[in-house]
Amino acid sequence: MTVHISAEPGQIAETVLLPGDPLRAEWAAKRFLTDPILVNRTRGMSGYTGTWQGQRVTIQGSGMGMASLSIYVNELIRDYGAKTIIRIGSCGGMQEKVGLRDLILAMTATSIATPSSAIMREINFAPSADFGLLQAAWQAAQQMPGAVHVGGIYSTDTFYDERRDLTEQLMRHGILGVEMEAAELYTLAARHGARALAVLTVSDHLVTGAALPAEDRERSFEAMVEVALKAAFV
Ligand SMILES: O=P(O)(O)O[C@H]1O[C@H](CO)[C@@H](O)[C@H]1O
Ligand SMILES: O=c1cc[nH]c(=O)[nH]1
Repeated sequence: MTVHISAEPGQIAETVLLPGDPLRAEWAAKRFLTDPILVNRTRGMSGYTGTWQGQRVTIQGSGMGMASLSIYVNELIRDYGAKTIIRIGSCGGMQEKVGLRDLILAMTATSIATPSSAIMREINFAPSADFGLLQAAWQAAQQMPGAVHVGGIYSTDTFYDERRDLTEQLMRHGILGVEMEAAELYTLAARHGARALAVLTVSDHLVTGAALPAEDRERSFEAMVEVALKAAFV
């Protein structure tokens, strides 16, 4: 047990899928895992462990934002021995070519700052995905009907953004989408020698204003989960 995860030693798999939303963790575990067992309920941040095609997998909520994700990822890696962590999250589209429900595989995650910025001091670290996971996810996504995009995303602390000028610069530089966790996930994985990737589904769009309803954000992300699972076990 850790401060934020009540699982017993051995109850967390080496491969963890990490949605921000704990209800998505529950939905994905029940939809994709065989014999999922609830291993964490501390603070309502559900975590389930089961098997997928015979492989042990944990699906654990991370909460919203890099500060919350940092707590879960530190405990998952340092206390439970997680080795592969794949974020399965929603994001806002930032390019016209990116449509609602499209997948984005985040090759890099730009941010203003992460919880790790304090230890980086003057270094502007470039958080990036594990190449093997990225390549495997790309190959898995080729078998899916929807569109998939690979490139840079933006990890922000503010869902309600007041800096339209920054958003415009990021769009101008080809950033595909915005979410709130991947930059810290990639930084922690680099620090601790784990593999990480963010597989994202576009839930709304900063250019067109289109948006999926909340229920879809929770339940309609099958492709993202399938790609993450296939990438983890190539
Ligand atoms: O759908 P999840 O994984 O929560 O991800 C996105 O949704 C939340 C904001 O609504 C943030 O956590 C953002 O990163
Ligand atoms: O963090 C997020 C998630 C979805 N859409 C956004 O605009 N931001």
